[in-house]
Amino acid sequence: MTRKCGFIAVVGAPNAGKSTLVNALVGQKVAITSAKAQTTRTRLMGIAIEGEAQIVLIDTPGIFTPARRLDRAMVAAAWSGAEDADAILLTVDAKKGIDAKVSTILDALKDRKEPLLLALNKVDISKKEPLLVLAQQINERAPFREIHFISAETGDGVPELKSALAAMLPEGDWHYPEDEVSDVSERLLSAEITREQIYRQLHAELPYDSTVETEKFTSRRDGSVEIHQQILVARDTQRAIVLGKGGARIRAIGSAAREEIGKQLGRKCHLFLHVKVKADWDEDRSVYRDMGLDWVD
Ligand SMILES: Nc1nc2c(ncn2[C@@H]2O[C@H](COP(=O)(O)OP(=O)(O)OP(=O)(O)O)[C@@H](O)[C@H]2O)c(=O)[nH]1
Repeated sequence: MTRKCGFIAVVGAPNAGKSTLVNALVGQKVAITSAKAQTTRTRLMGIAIEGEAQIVLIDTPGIFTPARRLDRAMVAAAWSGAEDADAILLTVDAKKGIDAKVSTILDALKDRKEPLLLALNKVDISKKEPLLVLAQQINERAPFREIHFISAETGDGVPELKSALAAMLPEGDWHYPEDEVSDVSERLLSAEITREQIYRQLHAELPYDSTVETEKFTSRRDGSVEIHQQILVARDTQRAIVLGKGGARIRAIGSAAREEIGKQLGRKCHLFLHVKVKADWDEDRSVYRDMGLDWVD
């Protein structure tokens, strides 16, 4: 059988259940469900396999209700994350229906060229009849190719959605080797967790000017994992901020990230962090690969 591979951009209002759905599609916990910094970077959420198809699920962050012109421009920039996607999957909390946030997203979706899929989520806590009305109302706002009624929490409707996503992908080689799928996810997830800690602990001082690169990711015989990550910053002053007084900040970042990575991977984690100044890190191909991004010439 011919192999297929492609990208699905997962969009939706906060709390719609995007991360829960990605975890259900992938079949393991890969997406970070906690609050995340608003950044226009495309983020790999997870890789799902359906028969011969490899479904790469990507996050399209930065979708919020834009009031000012500047905010609207930011939202437009965030949408560029979906530019290379083979399809866009909108997740809507069926219990909430079309609120202001969903309405904004629908306006942004209606003229897009990619095929649209709708997942009406949380059917386990929604009444049946209003669901059909809601599906119809949403479809009047943007042309959805398919509508799926699902519960990301119970798994209801998820297998059907998964095969619908697979059917939309183009033929082609897999982007990630089969046996490395979970490793790739774990590598990326671990780097994301550290990046999240950097944002969380240094938010005001280090806005989006850093990235985390994985240098080494190996399993030890005792089942634990050893991870070496490099935090790349653009300037010396930023390096000093990440390190903190006497290295206090980097230790705090490391210990919080280590705990979270251990919890997410379900095994003990040995985490080693290095901070490196690299003025042009955003021009480096390997950094992009490490963030799960495609290099764009
Ligand atoms: N009852 C029910 N709850 C769900 C379902 N899917 C997600 N939830 C809950 O809804 C909440 C939000 O889910 P998330 O997956 O974190 O939502 P998200 O869209 O990724 O949220 P952000 O990260 O804020 O964008 C969590 O408390 C989930 O447990 C579902 O199908 N049924």
